[in-house]
Amino acid sequence: MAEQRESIVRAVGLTKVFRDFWGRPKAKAVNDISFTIEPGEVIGLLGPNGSGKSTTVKMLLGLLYPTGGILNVLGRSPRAVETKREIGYLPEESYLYKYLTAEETLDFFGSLFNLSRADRKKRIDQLLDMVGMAHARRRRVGEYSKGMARRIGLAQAMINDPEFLILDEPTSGLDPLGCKEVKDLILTLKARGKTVLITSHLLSDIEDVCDRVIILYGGKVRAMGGLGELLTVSDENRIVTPALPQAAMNEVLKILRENLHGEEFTVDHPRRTLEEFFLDVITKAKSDNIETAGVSGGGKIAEYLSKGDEKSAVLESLVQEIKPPPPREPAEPLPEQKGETVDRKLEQLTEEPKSAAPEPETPQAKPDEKLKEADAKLNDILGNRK
Ligand SMILES: Nc1ncnc2c1ncn2[C@@H]1O[C@H](COP(=O)(O)OP(=O)(O)OP(=O)(O)O)[C@@H](O)[C@H]1O
Repeated sequence: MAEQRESIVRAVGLTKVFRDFWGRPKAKAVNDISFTIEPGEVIGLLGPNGSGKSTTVKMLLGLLYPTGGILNVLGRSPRAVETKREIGYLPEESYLYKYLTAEETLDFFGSLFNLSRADRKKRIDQLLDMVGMAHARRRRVGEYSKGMARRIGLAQAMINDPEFLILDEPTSGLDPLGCKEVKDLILTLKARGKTVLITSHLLSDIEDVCDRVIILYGGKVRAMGGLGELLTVSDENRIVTPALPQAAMNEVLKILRENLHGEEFTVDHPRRTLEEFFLDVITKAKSDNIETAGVSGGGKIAEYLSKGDEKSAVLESLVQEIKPPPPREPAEPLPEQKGETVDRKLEQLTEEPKSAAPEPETPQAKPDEKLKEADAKLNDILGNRK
């Protein structure tokens, strides 16, 4: 069926006007927008508060009726029951019944989709393992931290093996490791041919997983396109090389000065993101077997989602994937001169962990005190370890 569909979503001139008690227009929440979402793509819906994202999502879910325009979801009206069966939705706030356990919650949602008892049981086991919540399956949802509830919300959105997933702020309330797992999960779902729409205020999350973005403001589409096309600064160049010896660097600078005729340029060291650095620290701490509570790392991809191909079980290989940076040869200092910025912070950033967290000689070796302290502080800050 999916092969015959041209687009997962087709919106043409979509408009939603909210009216007041007397039927007078109160807010034009969505104003004549047109877009498509193609099968297998991950698309980000962005915009500041009040720009019309939730209203658009509610129309896609068939919860709000458009005032004007055409809206097709999975080739049908968004209000059709068949359409709803093939959509998974993670709301911004996870609306979970606090007296049910995780198992009971997923069993309830599975029964709404008429899954057999045996199928429900199998999927629940796999999903709880996948979102790292198998150990808390018999605890009431009301006792969960925000991040734990978010993980159950994600499992709930996938119980029906949906073709099209709408995830509203999927990483909200998750710690950086949880964010990384959810992003990997989204990429795995994409590799399985699922289509995913994400709304998020965390632009770095969107950038990590989305193929395309739609940016709304005042109910109108202000920008739309592939991230490569929108973000590449095509009239500038960046060359990244291993650290060059001073003589070679002087030659490069000479060539640049000759060719740029007085225009300013920048030479610096590349910088890792804080997320990469953080994940390195936690991965090292994990390899030291430091105890933690709350959620465990996500398990392997649920079998019914993975279709038997375990090679791309990204969650499973999360820890192995995050490799520490290769040891750097001591680079000769770059010459300080006009137009050349040497980013010393990078060196501090990459060199500190070497002294703060030396590689353990054996897996049982005691972790460095500083690393322990940092881990304890992070647990305090993240606040979702129970
Ligand atoms: N039920 C409603 N009745 C009247 N106006 C509404 C209603 N729902 C939304 N609006 C208005 O429509 C506009 C768009 O709201 P919407 O909730 O879609 O924005 P949003 O982009 O999702 O914002 P946020 O990021 O804060 O969730 C806002 O001006 C809002 O006040």
